[in-house]
Amino acid sequence: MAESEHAQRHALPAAMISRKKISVWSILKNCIGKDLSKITMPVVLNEPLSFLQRLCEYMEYAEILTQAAHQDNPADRMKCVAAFAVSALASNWDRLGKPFNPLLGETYELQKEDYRIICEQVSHHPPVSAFHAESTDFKFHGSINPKIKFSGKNVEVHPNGIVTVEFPKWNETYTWSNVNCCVHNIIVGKLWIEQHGTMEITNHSTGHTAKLIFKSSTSADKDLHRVEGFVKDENGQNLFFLYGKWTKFLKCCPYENYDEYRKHEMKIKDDKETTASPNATPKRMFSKLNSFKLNSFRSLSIQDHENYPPADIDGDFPRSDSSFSLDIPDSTLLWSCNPRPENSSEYYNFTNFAMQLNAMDNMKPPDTLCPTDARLRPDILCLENGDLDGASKEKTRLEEKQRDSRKLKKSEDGGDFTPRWFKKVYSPFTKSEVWLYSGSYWNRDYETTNSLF
Ligand SMILES: CC(C)CCC[C@@H](C)[C@H]1CC[C@H]2[C@@H]3CC=C4C[C@@H](O)CC[C@]4(C)[C@H]3CC[C@]12C
Repeated sequence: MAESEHAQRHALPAAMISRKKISVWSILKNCIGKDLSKITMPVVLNEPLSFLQRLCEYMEYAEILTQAAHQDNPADRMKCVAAFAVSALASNWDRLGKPFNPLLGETYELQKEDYRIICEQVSHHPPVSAFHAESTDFKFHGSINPKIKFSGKNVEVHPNGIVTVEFPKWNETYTWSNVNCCVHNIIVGKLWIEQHGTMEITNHSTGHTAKLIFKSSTSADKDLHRVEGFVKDENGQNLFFLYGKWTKFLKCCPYENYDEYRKHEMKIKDDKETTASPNATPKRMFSKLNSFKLNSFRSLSIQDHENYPPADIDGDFPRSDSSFSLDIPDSTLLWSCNPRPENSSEYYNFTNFAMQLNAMDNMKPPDTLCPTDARLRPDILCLENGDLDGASKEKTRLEEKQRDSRKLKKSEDGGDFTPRWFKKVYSPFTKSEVWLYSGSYWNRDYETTNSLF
């Protein structure tokens, strides 16, 4: 489709403006316990993307879904779906800018060689963004209502909502919810981002599941960014062990290999500790207890030694995440993360994929681009061009315009906003209301769509 005809962007028009002089704490200290979507933050804390564009970043490794659709058995398909679900979060690593809140009715589209996606802001209070991606092999859709709470030291993000993958060829539907995200060190120290919690993917047609745990690293450095879990069949029998880091890779091995490896590792650890036990300190005993929990274990791979000892702790910032790795025999690599562009740190830590999201190529409203598309938001464009004052003026203007037009609509027909491209329906799979694409966006009939900007 469109992408290949256009040159890739290797940089944004202007480098980001340093936040060094700004204390995030001074802005947020009055906001403890509040919903951050209701707080006006200075645009210097933003990144030049709308949250709708940010959602499209779930698609960076869409080829894994195509791969999944081409697997002949449901366990292999589940492995790939799990890898896709983890890969979808990789771009969040080190991304500490706040995306712009989408305006009600704002849209964003993206057409790549092998799929296309359309997003719409379908509700303002609470903020809900719906998306629908499709290709010849899969559909991927859902809606996200991010709840962003500031709890003192951290910002906790709950990306409420369910996402769905469908493979028409297999008549299969998979659903899951994304894990929570935590931004650490709001008061002092270096900001850093963590995804933590449990993700349970269900194949509603066959009963296969994948349960993945995104570990919290606040207690153990070696768990930084680590993800582990199992693919199970319809009877709950473990089939595969999945392991890796959401920032780097996901690997997979048969359950039996994991089990054997685990027993072997346990024995080594045990022997070591028994030798040490005559004068065991309470700390050692604790670690022995811990080793029985087998939450995670170190392997003695080459990389380990190269990167050992790990970098020093920088305030409350966990150590380098390359110092511990897992490498179980006969594992296959399901996904590995693309490297960030070299200049990424000057550009909001964007991935190469994110760098393309504001590109206009030859799109022109209303014939070849919907007038509500986020690429046309002047505040985002100002920020992208390094014009902070312009960005903040435009942002205020747009928010006021949105308030006024909502009031006007209420007084004219008492009505609420109806999304143009999505509708709310009941889902038998999740037994809840979901936003489904109502079609026709790609007909490009935008004559009756007014600009929001
Ligand atoms: C300036 C400061 C401290 C606030 C910055 C908050 C930023 C980092 C927050 C605000 C909104 C958050 C996003 C909200 C929802 C999702 C969807 C989820 O599936 C992946 C994480 C992701 C994409 C979050 C990443 C972190 C995020 C971008």
